[in-house]
Amino acid sequence: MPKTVSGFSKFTKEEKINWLVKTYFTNNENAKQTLKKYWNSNQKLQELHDDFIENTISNYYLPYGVAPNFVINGKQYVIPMAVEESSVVAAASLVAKFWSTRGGFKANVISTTKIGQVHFMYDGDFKTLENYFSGSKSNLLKVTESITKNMRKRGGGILDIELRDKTEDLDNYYQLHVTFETKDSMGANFINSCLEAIANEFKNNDIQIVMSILSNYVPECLVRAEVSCKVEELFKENAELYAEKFDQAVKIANVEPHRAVTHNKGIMNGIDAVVIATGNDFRAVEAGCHAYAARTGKYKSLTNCEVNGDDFRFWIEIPLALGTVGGLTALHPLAKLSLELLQNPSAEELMQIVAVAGLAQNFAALRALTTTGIQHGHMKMHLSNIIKQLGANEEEQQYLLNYFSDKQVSHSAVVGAYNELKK
Ligand SMILES: CC(C)(COP(=O)([O-])OP(=O)([O-])OC[C@H]1O[C@@H](n2cnc3c(N)ncnc32)[C@H](O)[C@@H]1OP(=O)([O-])[O-])[C@@H](O)C(=O)NCCC(=O)NCCSC(=O)C[C@@](C)(O)CC(=O)[O-]
Ligand SMILES: NC(=O)C1=CN([C@@H]2O[C@H](COP(=O)(O)OP(=O)(O)OC[C@H]3O[C@@H](n4cnc5c(N)ncnc54)[C@H](O)[C@@H]3O)[C@@H](O)[C@H]2O)C=CC1
Repeated sequence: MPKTVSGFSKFTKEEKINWLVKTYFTNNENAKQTLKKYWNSNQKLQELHDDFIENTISNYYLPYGVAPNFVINGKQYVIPMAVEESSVVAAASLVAKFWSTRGGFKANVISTTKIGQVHFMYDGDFKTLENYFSGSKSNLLKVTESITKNMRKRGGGILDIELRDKTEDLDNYYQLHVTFETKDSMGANFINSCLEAIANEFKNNDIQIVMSILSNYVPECLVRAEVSCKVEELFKENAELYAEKFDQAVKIANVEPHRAVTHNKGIMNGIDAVVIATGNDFRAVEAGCHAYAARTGKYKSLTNCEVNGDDFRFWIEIPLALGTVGGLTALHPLAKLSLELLQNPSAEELMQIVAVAGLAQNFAALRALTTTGIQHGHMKMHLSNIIKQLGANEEEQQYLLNYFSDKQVSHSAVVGAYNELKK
C-alpha cells in the first residue's frame, strides 16, 4: 500500500504528477501524457483553471452544446448546455422547436428570498433568550452594515432575523433564521459573511454558537415555467390517448418515489447542463431541488400536468438560487460567454431559462417514454459513442451509422454488426 504523502499541496504541478504516476500507475508515461493532453496550450488560460481549485493537475472537460429555438415569454434564446450524456441536447432542441410553434414557454419568478442560519445551543430560560434577542436585533443588523452596504444600494440585503426554538427536535437547539435578498448573485459568500458577523455579535457566555451557514434549501426562491396547448396539437396520431398516458406518467411520479427519482433525474439533465454552462453551483441547485421534491415528506415529481378536456398544461415549479454575477460567472471564459449568449440575463431571467430547460427535458423524456420508448432516440444519439468505443475506423463508423439508420440500436446489436463487418 502506498505511503501517506505529506506536503503534497506544496509540490509544483509537475512534482504532483510525478508522485502520482510513480505511485499509482503502471504505465507512468501514458498516464502523464493523458493528463498533459488536457492542459490548455494558452498558459494564461491554464493558470486561470489551475487556480479555480486546489491541487489541479489537469482539466476535465465536458462537451459544451447549444439548444436553439427556445421561446420564453416571447423572447428567442439559444441555451448553452454543458453535459456528458448523449441525447440531452438533442431532446432540448427538439422540444424547443416543438413549443416554439405552440406559443413557447411562459415563465415567471415567484419569489427570490434566500436563507441563512446561525445554529446555536442555549441551556437557559426561553423568555430570557427572547428578550436578549429582541434587545440585540438592531445591533445584529448594524454589525453587518459594512458588508451589506452595496447590496442595499442594489435593493437587496438582510430582510429579517428571526429567533427559532428548535428544542423539540434537539435539546437546547435554537437558530437565528436570517432571510436575504441577494439580487443578481447566488449570495453564498455574502450570506455567510453576514451570518458570521451576526453570530459573533450574538454570542455570550450562555450561547454556544455551533455554526453559521447559508441554507441551500430555498423554497422561497421559486420559479415557475409552463407550456400549454390543445391536446390535438400534442401528437400527430392518437393525441387523446398519448396525452392521457403523458398525464399518467406524471401522476405515477407523484405517487411512486422510485419513478419520481428517475423522472426528476431527467429534469436535472436540463437544469444541471445550463447551471454548469453558466458557471453556477450545480451541487447547491441539485440539493435544493431534491429537498423541494420531498417537501411534503414524500419524494415527488418536480413537474405537474393537467389534461382538462381539450386543454393540455404542463409546468414545473422549482427553487433555484442562481447568480449572473459572482462565483465563476465572470471568471470562467465559457461561463461568461454563456451569459452573453443568453443576452446577459438578470438572475431572475436566468432562473426562468433554467426552469424551462428542466421542463423541456422532462417533456422530451415523457413523450419518448409514453410513445416510442426512451431507447429509440437515446440509443440513436449514443450510437456513435458505442461505435468509437469498439475502435472502428472512419469507414467502419460510416458503415455502422448507415446500417443502424433503420434498425433498433443496442450495445450488443452494435457489437454484433461490428464483429460481422470485421469477419
Ligand atoms: C433523441 C430525440 C431528440 C430524437 O428525436 P427525433 O425525432 O428522432 O429527431 P430528428 O432526427 O427527427 O430531429 C428532430 C429535431 O430533434 C433535434 N435533434 C435530433 N437529433 C439531433 C442531434 N443529433 N443534434 C442536435 N439536435 C438534434 C433537433 O432539434 C432536430 O431538429 P433540426 O435541428 O433538424 O431542425 C428524441 O427521441 C428525444 O427527445 N428523446 C428523449 C431523449 C432524452 O430524454 N434523453 C435524456 C437522456 S435519458 C435520461 O437520462 C432520462 C430519463 C429518460 O431516464 C428520464 C425519465 O425517465 O423521465
Ligand atoms: N453552500 C453553498 O452553496 C456554498 C457556495 N459557495 C460558493 O459561493 C459562490 C457564490 O457566492 P456569491 O456570494 O454569490 O458570489 P461572490 O462571493 O463572488 O459575490 C458576489 C458579489 O457580487 C457583488 N455584486 C455586483 N453586482 C451585483 C448585483 N447586481 N447583484 C448582486 N450582487 C452583486 C456583490 O458584492 C456580491 O456579494 C459560488 O461559487 C458557490 O459555489 C460558497 C460557500 C458555500
